[in-house]
Order: sequence, then C-alpha cells, then structure tokens
Amino acid sequence: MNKHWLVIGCGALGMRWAARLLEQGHQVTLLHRYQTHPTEISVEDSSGIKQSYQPNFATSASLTSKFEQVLICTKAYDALPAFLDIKSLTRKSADIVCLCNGFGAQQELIPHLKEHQSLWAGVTNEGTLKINDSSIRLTGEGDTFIGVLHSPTSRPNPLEDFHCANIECRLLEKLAINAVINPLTAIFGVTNGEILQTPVRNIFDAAVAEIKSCYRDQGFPHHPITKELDLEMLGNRIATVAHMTGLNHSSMLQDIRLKRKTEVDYICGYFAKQEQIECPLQDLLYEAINNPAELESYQRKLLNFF
Ligand SMILES: NC(=O)C1=CN([C@@H]2O[C@H](COP(=O)(O)OP(=O)(O)OC[C@H]3O[C@@H](n4cnc5c(N)ncnc54)[C@H](OP(=O)(O)O)[C@@H]3O)[C@@H](O)[C@H]2O)C=CC1
Ligand SMILES: CC(C)(CO)C(=O)C(=O)O
Repeated sequence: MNKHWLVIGCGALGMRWAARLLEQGHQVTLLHRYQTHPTEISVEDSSGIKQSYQPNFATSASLTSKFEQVLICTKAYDALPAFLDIKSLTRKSADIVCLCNGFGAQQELIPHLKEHQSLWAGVTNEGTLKINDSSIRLTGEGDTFIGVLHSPTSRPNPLEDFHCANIECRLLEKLAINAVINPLTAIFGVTNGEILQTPVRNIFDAAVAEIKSCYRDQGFPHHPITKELDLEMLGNRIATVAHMTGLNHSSMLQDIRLKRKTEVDYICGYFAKQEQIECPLQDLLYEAINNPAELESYQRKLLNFF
C-alpha cells in the first residue's frame, strides 16, 4: 500500500531512503535545513550510473499536512530535537522509524511519543556518501534490519521488507562494530582496513575482548539481549566489517577531520556511562575522541599500553 513518508534529514541516508521509498511507489516529503529548496536528488550507483528523484522538499516551518509515517535520518544527537520539531505534525498513531547509529538515541524518543505511536529502529550496513546538498553516491551494499522498539498496539512493520524480530540484538551488534572501528580509525587517522594491521591490531583485539566481556557480564543492562548474540563470532564479525569497508574512512574519522560533532556519546559514551560494568578501554577511547587536539598523545598512550 502506498504511504506518505516524512523523511527527516537531507543527508546521505535521508536522500538514499527518500529515493528508495519513491522507487517503491510511496510519496515522500524530505525535510531539510537548507536556505533554498533543492529541486531533486541525484543518486549515483557503484557503476557510476546516476538517477534523479523528485521528493517534495520541505522545512519544518513549511510543513502543513500530518504524517502517519516518519523516518528519522539524522545523526544520533539530532534525533530527539528533530522529532520534537515536527511532533505536532505526526498523527496520533504514527509509525516513527529511527535509522541513526549508536545505542540510546532511539530509546530517548520513547517518552516523547504520543500515546498510540510506535517506535521502530533500524540498523543499516549500506554505505552512502553525500557529495553535495542534493547528490549522493552509493558506496557499499549491506543488510538493513528494522524492528519494533516500542508499540502500544501490535502493528505491522511499516518497512516490512527489512523486518527483524529482535532489533535490539542487531543494534547491540552494530554498537560493538562502531565502538571498535570508529574510535580507532579516528584516533589513528587510518582507514577501516588499517586497524586490522600492526600496530593498531593489538588495540583492536583488546577492544573486541572488552566488549565481549561487557556483553557477557550479568550486570550489563541488556544482558538478556546480548545472550542472544553469538559472542564467539563477534570479533570475526567486526573484523569482517572492517575488512569489507577497508578503504572507507569511518564516519567518526570524517567528523573529526571536518571538525564536526561526532556520535561518540551514543557509541563509546554508551559503555562509559554504564555504572555496573567497567570498560576502561572504551572510557579511554571516549576521552580521546572528546579531546581531538590531543589525539597524538592518546595514540602514544594506547600503543604503549597494548
Ligand atoms: N551514511 C552512511 O553510509 C550511514 C549512516 N548511518 C547513520 O545514519 C545517520 C545519518 O547519517 P548521514 O546521513 O550519513 O548523516 P548526514 O550528516 O549526512 O545527514 C544528517 C542530516 O540530518 C539533518 N538534520 C539534523 N537535524 C535536522 C532537523 N531537525 N530537521 C531537518 N534536518 C535535520 C542534517 O542537517 P544539517 O546538515 O543542517 O545538520 C543533515 O543533513 C547517522 O547516525 C549515521 O551514523 C548508518 C549507516 C550508514
Ligand atoms: C560500519 C562503519 C564503521 C563503516 O565505516 C560505520 O558505520 C561508520 O563509519 O560509522
């Protein structure tokens, strides 16, 4: 059935999903924060073929209709303010889908939902690069999982092609992937693939071991969920992602280089704020990313330690 989606965020992921939803026959309003409305989105695939899409472009001030389906494609730290900005334009039983990385930003939305609204979370391993305000390049294939986080009534998945029965498990797996790859690439200024080689490899192994032990710890608040993860294979899974995206610069490395805010609060910061468990290496990585001017000294500290 065709739906009218409000996609929040005209960044890499927002443009990719706006194009995908239009291709599936849905109507799409793409919310942006630019001075002037773009007129179309250009999507370049891995063979260099470009295709154009024309969603309705809008700013929150120009929106008038109410939405039953909302897809949040902002960075993790923007998800809640972005939702609150348009909440009055969501229908009382709307499906709100949040695609941002990390763990925590999705759950922060729950107390702010209207009584009958459902919250869905997504994990995607697709790679998309924003070229400019209206163009993206598809840089990597990957799975996408979408599942329910909160629903007062049992509702069908609004993106059923990507349905996942245990989304928290997938979110925690992706959290582990990001908590190892992102800070190491950002601190050492290397590609995803280079963290698998000496000298960073020792720190990679220590970071994987720490997350595995944290996920096994009964004091970890999501212990019942992490029990369902194949922890023996977690290190291989993280190494495979680093290898498959070997030439990429992680989002955290790009953010640090461009002096933009990072998503570290929802990645390493998630471990750092757990009071019941000790994660000294994640604490150190969190501290390093929050002190980008001191990265060389953190590099030395990490290399001397491991
Ligand atoms: N790109 C990728 O390949 C992947 C990304 N992800 C995750 O997806 C999320 C989005 O990533 P990505 O698309 O790359 O990030 P981008 O920074 O490219 O896009 C985020 C967009 O959201 C916009 N935005 C923020 N708040 C609002 C608001 N209130 N109203 C309207 N627009 C808003 C930003 O606008 P402004 O520029 O004005 O701040 C920006 O255009 C992140 O959590 C990322 O980690 C996950 C997997 C892959
Ligand atoms: C999987 C990975 C590490 C790919 O670069 C990513 O999600 C990111 O850069 O944020």
